[in-house]
Amino acid sequence: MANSKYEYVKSFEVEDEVMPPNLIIVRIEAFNFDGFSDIHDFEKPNDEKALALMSSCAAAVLEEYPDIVFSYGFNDEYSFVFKRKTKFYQRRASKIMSLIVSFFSSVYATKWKEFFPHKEMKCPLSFLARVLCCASLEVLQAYLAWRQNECHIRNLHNTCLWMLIKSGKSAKEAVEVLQGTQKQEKNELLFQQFGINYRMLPEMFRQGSCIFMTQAEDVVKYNEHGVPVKRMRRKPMMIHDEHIAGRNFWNGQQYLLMELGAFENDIKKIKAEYVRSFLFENKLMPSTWIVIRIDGCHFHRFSEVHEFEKPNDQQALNLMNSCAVAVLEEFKDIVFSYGVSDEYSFVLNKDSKFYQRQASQIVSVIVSFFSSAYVMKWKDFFPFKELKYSPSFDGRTVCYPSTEILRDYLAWRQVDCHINNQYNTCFWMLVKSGKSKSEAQSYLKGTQAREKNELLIRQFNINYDTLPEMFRRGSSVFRMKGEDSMMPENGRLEEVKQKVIIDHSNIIEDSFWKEHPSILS
Ligand SMILES: Nc1nc2c(ncn2[C@@H]2O[C@H](COP(=O)(O)OP(=O)(O)OP(=O)(O)O)[C@@H](O)[C@H]2O)c(=O)[nH]1
Ligand SMILES: [Mg+2]
Ligand SMILES: [Mg+2]
Repeated sequence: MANSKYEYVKSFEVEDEVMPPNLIIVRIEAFNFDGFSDIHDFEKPNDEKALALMSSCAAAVLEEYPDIVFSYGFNDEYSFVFKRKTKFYQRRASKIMSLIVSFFSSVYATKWKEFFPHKEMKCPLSFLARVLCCASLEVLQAYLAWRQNECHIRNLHNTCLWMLIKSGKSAKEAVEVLQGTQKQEKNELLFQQFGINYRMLPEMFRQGSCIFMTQAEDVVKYNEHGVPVKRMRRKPMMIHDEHIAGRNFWNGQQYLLMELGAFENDIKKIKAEYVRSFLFENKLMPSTWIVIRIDGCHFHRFSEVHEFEKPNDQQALNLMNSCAVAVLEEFKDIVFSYGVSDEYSFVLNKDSKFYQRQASQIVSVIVSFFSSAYVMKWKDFFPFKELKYSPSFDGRTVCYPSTEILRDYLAWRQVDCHINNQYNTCFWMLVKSGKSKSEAQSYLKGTQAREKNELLIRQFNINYDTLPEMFRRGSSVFRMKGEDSMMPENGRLEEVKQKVIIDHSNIIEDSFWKEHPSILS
């Protein structure tokens, strides 16, 4: 379709391919899980149902993305390891990471009622995610050893902490008791004070869970004689093992040997420089506007399956807008957002210190919050339509060095909205009037905006300019300062009352920005 003069803003997008032979891991970890587990009365220190839900989501990720061959998780985190030769989305880090964290969050919200049928999910759960590159199998081995060690340390600590709290100590007292204690002392405390042999606690708590795909025989149907017809099918399998980074465990799994390779030695000590590399995070350039753009994955199919109205489904767009409102209410650093079709762009202030400007944290927390909200709000917008599968969104960050370029970015998106909507309106009117899709396509080929408008008027008596603003211009979501927001009370500046609103103005022209000078100030 036609280009616009704003399209140059695409050149600010940076490449982030993970070069071979690096192995790719994506680790996700719930954001503010303590708060979430308090709100939902999870059992402490381990809630079996919550853990089972996490594992079930991880298994869904493995089924959805065949390039992931192994995953390991405990508590509120999961790591996903890709096969050595993966070409998944050209190995683009942000794309891969955002899709996985989005899908995981969306599945979490979808499956919630399966695991907690009598408990409502009260708020979206978002996850922080990052991509880790392992230059060799040895580094991957160190990574797994590191995470499993972390699982052990945290679980031992939490088990002690919660036994102390349950026995009457305050949280502060319990922390003091445990301060500086070593593993051995914690084991003894559990045994002597509470009669608990730590080694007898469930493996899932102590060792975490591994999930990987295996070939299993499945009954697909029964033939006319009632004999089962079986097929081999990939199936996720969960196992627990004390040393997932040990040769014994790893080299015993044919599938892992084939896709990743064998571990040569057992690890005695995890190298500090490896751990440092696992913790490293890229930061975005200071004093630049940050845009996080998310886009529905395969929404062409998603909208077909859910029978969205063509070319615009009012409710589907309202749902997107409602999720954007929730995002702005949750993350105060976002000053503006603009959405059209299956995408949304969120703008962070130039001087924002949101997640220390760490790109993957910023993208993941926003895209996963959005995905979770999308699933949770679905029934509010489609009370009579079942959500047939969990949707996912990809996300990326782009930095723009000036307000002018940021505005060109937003203009680019709105011009895109206009061009697509005008084309789609004509296309679907032609199809609805009896033309085949390819006839409609060739009919519109090379036509200019004016010709399309004339076509709509002449053939269908539609004045394009009277179609709903939301379809023609997309939606902006931002905070509107309240009337009395500037009144200092008792000499102190009270928290400014701000309402998040949805608007369908022209954001290309200056007038919108003059009317709302505070947004980009
Ligand atoms: N019927 C209908 N379809 C919509 C609506 N909004 C978005 N879509 C569909 O979603 C697609 C979004 O375009 P893209 O994001 O470029 O395509 P995609 O299928 O999501 O593919 P990727 O983004 O590359 O994964 C459109 O082409 C439509 O098919 C809607 O309101 N109604
Ligand atoms: Mg899309
Ligand atoms: Mg799109």
